[in-house]
Amino acid sequence: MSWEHVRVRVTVIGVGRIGEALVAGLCRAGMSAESITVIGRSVERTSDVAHRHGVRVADLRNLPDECDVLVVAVKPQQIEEVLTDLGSAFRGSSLRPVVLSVVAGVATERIEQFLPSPVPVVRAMPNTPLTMGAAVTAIAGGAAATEHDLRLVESVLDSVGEVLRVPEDQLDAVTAVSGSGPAYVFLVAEMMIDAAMSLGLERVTAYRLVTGTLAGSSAMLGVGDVDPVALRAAVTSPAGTTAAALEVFERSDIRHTFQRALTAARDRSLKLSGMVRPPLAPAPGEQH
Ligand SMILES: NC(=O)C1=CN([C@@H]2O[C@H](COP(=O)(O)OP(=O)(O)OC[C@H]3O[C@@H](n4cnc5c(N)ncnc54)[C@H](O)[C@@H]3O)[C@@H](O)[C@H]2O)C=CC1
Ligand SMILES: O=C(O)[C@@H]1CCC=N1
Repeated sequence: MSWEHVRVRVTVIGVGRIGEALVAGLCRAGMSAESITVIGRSVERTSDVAHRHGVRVADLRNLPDECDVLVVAVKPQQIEEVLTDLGSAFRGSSLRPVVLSVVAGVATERIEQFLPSPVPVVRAMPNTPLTMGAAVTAIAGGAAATEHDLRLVESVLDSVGEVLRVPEDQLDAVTAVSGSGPAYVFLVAEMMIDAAMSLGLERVTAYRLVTGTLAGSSAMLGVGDVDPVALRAAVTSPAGTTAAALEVFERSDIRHTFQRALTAARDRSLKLSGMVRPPLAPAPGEQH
């Protein structure tokens, strides 16, 4: 997506790690800084982010007049407070952007309960390579989200990486795979650097060898439809050095460890949804 001739106004509520990564990625993709507004809790942090990227600042009681996509990027434990304020702000204005939540574990249905109907809600799970325009993001629309809303969201996320649609009940698994995934890769980098140093390499040499290897290998994986098993086989000479290392990995039950780790991440995402209490508004017929 080229932002040269298209104007989509994006507001990001919560400019922590993923919120700022999105702002950085959008600016890098050529979206005009004037189209981006940030809303944060800490005045200092928010103005730092705004200053770094040249974007605008607003607050929840004073939403920008124009906004097409309103991104919610706060922690699951913080979303209830934000949605309660957002619900009040929407009730007092005619603003009806698509609400795009990147919050792990919180269902669109839950989010919709805080907002006046029918606000379109889309849930997304991006990852931090957003910053480099190299994210992979899965999205799922809520009950009021139309094809047009999904395309609008896709146009924004497309400019900072790859986007795919999944059924919403798969988003917890997606979180375990690609949302948290960069951390697994960085852990591998950390462990390889430590192991390289234990073999006598200087830290700076170990760092360059490991980061270069991971970046080069990731670039090979990024070339369309490649098979990681075939790529691995091409490095593994019979009875050679790679085979010696891979035997150690297999004996340590690394596949099962990955299975358990991703299951734990998926289960945590499922559990996080329970952290949002029911909405404050009473159900129809209920007493105040
Ligand atoms: N960090 C990551 O790699 C990813 C995170 N996510 C999701 O993104 C969300 C944010 O995660 P992080 O950026 O890592 O957390 P973070 O803690 O770095 O950022 C959250 C930000 O929200 C702000 N905030 C809290 N309450 C607020 C309020 N009432 N109004 C405005 N701002 C408020 C905080 O001050 C903080 O700057 C989480 O729900 C997480 O599940 C999703 C994909 C990847
Ligand atoms: O660790 C977390 O809960 C968030 C969601 C995916 C990546 N970071």
